[in-house]
Amino acid sequence: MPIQYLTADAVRVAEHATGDLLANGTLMRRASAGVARAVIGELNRTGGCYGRAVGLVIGAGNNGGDALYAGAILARRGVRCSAVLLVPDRAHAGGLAALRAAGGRVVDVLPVSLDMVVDGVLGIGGTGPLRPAAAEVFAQVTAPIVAVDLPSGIDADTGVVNDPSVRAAITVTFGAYRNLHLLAAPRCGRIDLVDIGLPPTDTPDGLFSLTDADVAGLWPVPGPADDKYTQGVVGIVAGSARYPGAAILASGAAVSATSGMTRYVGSAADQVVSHYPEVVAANGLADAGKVQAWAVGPGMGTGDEALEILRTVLATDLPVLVDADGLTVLAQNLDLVRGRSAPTLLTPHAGEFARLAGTGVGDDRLSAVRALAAELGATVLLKGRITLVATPTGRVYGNDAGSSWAATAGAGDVLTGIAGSLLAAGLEPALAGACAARVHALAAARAAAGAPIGASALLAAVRPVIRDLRNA
Ligand SMILES: NC(=O)C1=CN([C@@H]2O[C@H](COP(=O)(O)OP(=O)(O)OC[C@H]3O[C@@H](n4cnc5c(N)ncnc54)[C@H](O)[C@@H]3O)[C@@H](O)[C@H]2O)[C@@H](O)CC1
Ligand SMILES: [K+]
Repeated sequence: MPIQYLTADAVRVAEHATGDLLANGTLMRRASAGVARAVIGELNRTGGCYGRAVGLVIGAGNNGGDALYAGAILARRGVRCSAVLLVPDRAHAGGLAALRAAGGRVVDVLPVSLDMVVDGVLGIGGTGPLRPAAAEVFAQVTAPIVAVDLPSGIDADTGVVNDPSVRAAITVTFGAYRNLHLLAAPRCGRIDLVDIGLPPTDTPDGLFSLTDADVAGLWPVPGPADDKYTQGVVGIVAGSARYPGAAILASGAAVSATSGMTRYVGSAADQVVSHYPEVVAANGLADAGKVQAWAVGPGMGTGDEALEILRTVLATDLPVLVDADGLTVLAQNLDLVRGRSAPTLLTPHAGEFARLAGTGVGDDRLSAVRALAAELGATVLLKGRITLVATPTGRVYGNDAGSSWAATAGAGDVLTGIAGSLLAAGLEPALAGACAARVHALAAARAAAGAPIGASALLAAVRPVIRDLRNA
């Protein structure tokens, strides 16, 4: 099942639906127990709880309440808890009383030597960066930070990382992940999801991520009745005789990602076939043969010939993926995609995105990719460390690559080949893009294993990654 990420409003709706559990403080008690559990786990891992020192940084709302109640649990375990109240008269009264009753103390300045710090400044009620007083406190912190709900200063809905904001080693969240846990994953550290008894939320046009099991389950493999045609033939249009690399990488990725058949169209046919003899190549669209999807664009040039090819493939009723040079051409001819009813997947990086949208991606990548997908009536895959794939209705799949090893020349061509072959196999564009992004990221990390890679190494890791996912 895909993991769902909620907006702050959706979280509040779910909390209110619990009625008494919210009103009588049960939710907060469960949340704070989860925070305390994470801190205790870390303290035990590094020598035990008794006599250790934990700092609490407390804001004006319920986020601070969670932290104060967690501090009370820790204090009862013999942890020395010191709390800085950023807005003393608005600190959560019940939480403060509990902390004091358990032996925790309120201080003006955190002790210098601390084993851990709990960030209870801002949760889903926060907006903008840390204010100066909070920033000053965190500037002195060297101990690992456990963030309550989210690292303060990061926007819950957009994941925008304001400056200054907290960088957490562990983030403990409650009932459901929030958007930022995916969009700003590198700032959250390990994320612990604590069950506090929220009802399930159903927002089809929300933000999701696929699990490895989802990807394995969706990956097309030949069934007993399949032959080389029935699994979906992808047609790759890429590269040129002068620049064959993109053609070779995209075709090779298509060959690796699914069984069946890969066709290639373009002037690098000889080079492609010499690398991958199984590819059926043609020089032009007219003699390409039948395909179930087209993947068009890497290294194809941006001249009249490229425009003619785009016009032809986008006029078919087949699924089409457009990437790289194809996107640059498309940006001048957006009507070619606006009028389409067949599935369309556009795979821009930030620069190509700006060409298509007429404006840069900006900090709020989620809103930007949704807006472009809606405007063009196409699925848009925005590349990056966190790849976002948005449908025209606003459903978004995100994938955190977990590393940036895929930031290498030619890696995009590999993504095109993988996603194109999944489209040909019949996956809807958003799932084709999301599955491809995940396998691509895993292949990059596996190939790199700590050392730089080129796209050929990434491509070579695609099959082992798919095999491991399917065998897990
Ligand atoms: N409602 C509940 O019973 C529950 C709430 N929970 C916790 O409560 C949090 C939400 O609590 P709140 O709605 O009180 O909001 P927060 O605690 O996130 O924020 C509190 C207040 O801080 C102020 N503020 C906003 N931005 C600021 C900034 N940049 N600098 C300084 N102050 C700023 C605002 O006045 C805001 O209302 C969740 O994130 C979660 O940690 C959990 O305990 C689960 C149950
Ligand atoms: K926080």
